Parts: sequence; structure tokens; C-alpha cells
Amino acid sequence: MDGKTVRVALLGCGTVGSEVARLLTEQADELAARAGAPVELAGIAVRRPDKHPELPQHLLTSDAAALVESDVDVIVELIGGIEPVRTWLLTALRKGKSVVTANKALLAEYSAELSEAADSAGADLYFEASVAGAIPLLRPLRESLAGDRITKVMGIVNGTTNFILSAMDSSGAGYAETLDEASRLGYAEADPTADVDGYDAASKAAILASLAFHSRVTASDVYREGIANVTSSDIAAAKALGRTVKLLSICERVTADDGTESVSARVHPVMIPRSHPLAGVGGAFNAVFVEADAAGELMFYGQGAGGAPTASAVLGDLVAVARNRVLGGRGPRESAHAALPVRPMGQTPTRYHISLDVADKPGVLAQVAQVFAAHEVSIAAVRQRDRLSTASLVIVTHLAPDAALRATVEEIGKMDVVHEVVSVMRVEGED
Ligand SMILES: NC(=O)C1=CN([C@@H]2O[C@H](COP(=O)(O)OP(=O)(O)OC[C@H]3O[C@@H](n4cnc5c(N)ncnc54)[C@H](O)[C@@H]3O)[C@@H](O)[C@H]2O)C=CC1
Ligand SMILES: N[C@@H](CC=O)C(=O)O
Ligand code: NA
Repeated sequence: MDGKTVRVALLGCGTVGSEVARLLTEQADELAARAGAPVELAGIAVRRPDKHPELPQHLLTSDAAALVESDVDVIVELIGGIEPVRTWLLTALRKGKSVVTANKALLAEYSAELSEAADSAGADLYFEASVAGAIPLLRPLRESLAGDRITKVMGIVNGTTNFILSAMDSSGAGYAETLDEASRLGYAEADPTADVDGYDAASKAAILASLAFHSRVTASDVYREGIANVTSSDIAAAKALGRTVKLLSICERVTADDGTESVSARVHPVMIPRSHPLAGVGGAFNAVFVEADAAGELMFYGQGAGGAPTASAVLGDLVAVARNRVLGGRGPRESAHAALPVRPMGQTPTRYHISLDVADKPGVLAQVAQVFAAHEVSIAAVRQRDRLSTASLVIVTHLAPDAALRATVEEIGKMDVVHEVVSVMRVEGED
């Protein structure tokens, strides 16, 4: 062992923090060998020390701010949320302490400020656990693909919603009971509306788009729809067409006709063919496709949530920052030099699947088709099935600006011949 001991402060000891504490203790010798110096857990900030008889009592404190200011080299932040964590981490970075965090909500809004603080003091800011849990994804984007031009990053990055959608699809299980189960298993956020309303996936999309396109994309730049409005009708409509419903984060480099580039970053439910590789990603697993000019298509797959998988990514970062300190170097800095603007959702090209119950009489299909034509939306496929007095009409469009598709759906919903708009959902993964 050649370096001096790296002293670590752990902030938060819940689902992920408790696994980090366990692995740090159990694997101390291995971690020291990999880092080049002993990695010592110097203190653990918890809200109520008396509630943690399982932890070494001499390490516990309820004063996280004081622990941050104490003689430690690295802060591992696993509390979550914006404040007071943001202030503590800025203080730590400005004093040259390195930070490892899984806090996507914080990074998606304040990564510029945090990175500047890290740069000015020569400290490291690592956050592999913040997106897709255990899956090595951010370091491949930041480092392995630094020589390529990434065009798209698309995937399932929220374990809780994937767990719920998989259950709805396979067993028809209810939404609320499946969400409770996801919380019990440690997948859901402290406030699970962050998962089901798509905020968590939007934060992750912001982090992914920023890294992939060397730009600054914040969570508020990301178009967001969660799964709260996904109904059993949507699931059934998808099944009837050999598709399934997934909540995807989609980050794309969009090139306009005049050659100018922008970034589209969005989170919403989509229908994808059952044959698509993302369709088979079940439970709390995550999977992300990356497309790059030279590399072509890459797929990253693994456990995206849960204590131990997330702790794996945290410890990987911890070894990296400890090694950097031992060797006297730093990891890669934030790279936002391309500064691409964010394209509004309305101008982003998407495709829709629309299921309608319409009056079963001549000319209805032509009337519906006229509305599409009026909005310059071209239809890729139509399927009609007659029932007693109504017909079911399923329409899949070609790519069109999302605003035009929305306007089409709104107008169709108002037509007298349309009895019900049964399901409307964007489509991905088809030619
Ligand atoms: N659970 C998961 O699967 C994943 C979680 N994350 C992120 O990791 C972070 C931690 O998540 P979990 O462990 O799931 O949350 P958790 O809610 O289980 O743990 C957070 C802990 O922080 C403690 N805490 C709150 N305020 C504190 C304070 N002022 N001082 C000391 N402790 C305080 C809470 O009492 C709780 O024990 C969050 O940022 C979350 O978004 C990231 C990837 C996956
Ligand atoms: N709540 C998140 C946890 C991991 O980031 C999820 O469900 O994916
Ligand atoms: Na990860």
C-alpha cells in the first residue's frame, strides 16, 4: 500500500447508504488494494443515531454539516433531495474534498455549479449511481465514448415504473399494490411520485443528455409524462398489436434542415414491439441503447435500482476518487463545450398510435383521415374492426412534429363520429 489513508464521510444510511457501509467494511482490504491506500469510513451522518444499533456507534452523528467540515477526504452523499445537501456538497468541493453521489435530482439541476466548485478546487465529482443504478453507463459516456459522436441515448432508466408496467402487462396486477411492493423492495424514491410522474426519469435524461451531447440540459428542459395515465386499455391496445408499454427516456441529437443541431430530451410512455430488446426488460431492471457514429449501437443492461446494486456503482466511484487522490490526479471534468440548445417537444418528431371507437357507417374513415391530412400528419397503418354499432379503428402515424400529432388527436376527439378515444400513445422502435 503506497498512499495515506483516504477518510470517507457517509451522509445518509438508508437503502443505499446501509449497503455502502456494509460493503466498505466487509471489503476493506480489497478496496484498499484497488485504491492504493486504506479507505476508512470516518463518520456516518444519520438523522437519528439511536435508531441505528447495527452501525458502529462511535462513527455516528446527526450533524452532517459538521462531518462535512471535519478532517475527511471524500464525501459519499446518499441522503437525496436538493437542500441542505447542495450546500454541504458545495462546501466540501470548495475545500477540495471529492464527492461521490447517487443524487440525480440534485445533479439534474445543479451539476454546472457543483462541477465549477469541483474544478476550482481540483476535486472530483463522481455520480455513476445516479443513472441506471449498478449499470456502468456514465463513465462509458464520459470516457469510453469521448472520441465518438453520440446521436441517441434511449432506454428504461426508472426501475419502479418498469416494475409496475411489467406487472400490469404480465399479470394485470394493480397499480397501487405494485407501487407499494416497489417501495418495500427499496426501488422507489422516498416520495414515489418522483418515480410515477416521471421526475426521476427526467432527471436521469438531463444527466444523460448533458454527458452524451457535451451540453447543459437540466431536468426542467426535459419533456415529461409519467405512467399515472397509463390505463389497462392502453396495455390491452398494445397487446392487441403485439406491442408493450414502457416508460422511456429519449435523448436525441436533432439536426435541422439548415444543419443546426439541438438536443431533444423527453420522458413518456411508449408502445414498442414485443420483439424489441427493451420489451423484454422486466421488473426493476434498466436498459439503455446508445447510438454513436463510429461505434454504432450499444446496449447497457442491468439492475437499475435497489440498495446493493446502487451501492456497487457508489463503491466503484469511491475507489476511482480514492485512487485519484493517491496518485494526485483527477477524473474527467464536466464537458459542456458544445452548448447545444434544447428543442421544444412540440417540434420534436414523434409517431403516435391512436385507438378509437367510431360510428360504424360509411365515410367515417375518410373523415378521420382528413383531419390527419389537415395537420400534415401522414398515416403509416390503419386497422378497422367492426363491432355491433361501432367500429374500432387503430391508426399508427409516420413521424410528424409532436405538436401536429397532439392537435390531430384533440380535433379527432371532438368529432361526432368518434365515440371514444380509447388509447393514444407514442410509438418507438419501429420502421
Ligand atoms: N434506492 C435506489 O434504488 C436508488 C437510490 N438512488 C439515490 O440515492 C439516494 C439515497 O436513496 P435511498 O437510499 O433509496 O433513500 P433512503 O430514503 O432509503 O435513505 C436516505 C437516508 O437519508 C437519511 N437522512 C435524511 N436527512 C438526513 C440528514 N439531514 N442527515 C443524515 N441523514 C439524513 C434518511 O433518514 C434516510 O435514512 C437518493 O438520492 C436516491 O435518489 C439512486 C439510485 C438508486
Ligand atoms: N427510484 C429509482 C431508483 C434508482 O434510481 C428507480 O426506481 O429507478
Ligand atoms: Na449507473
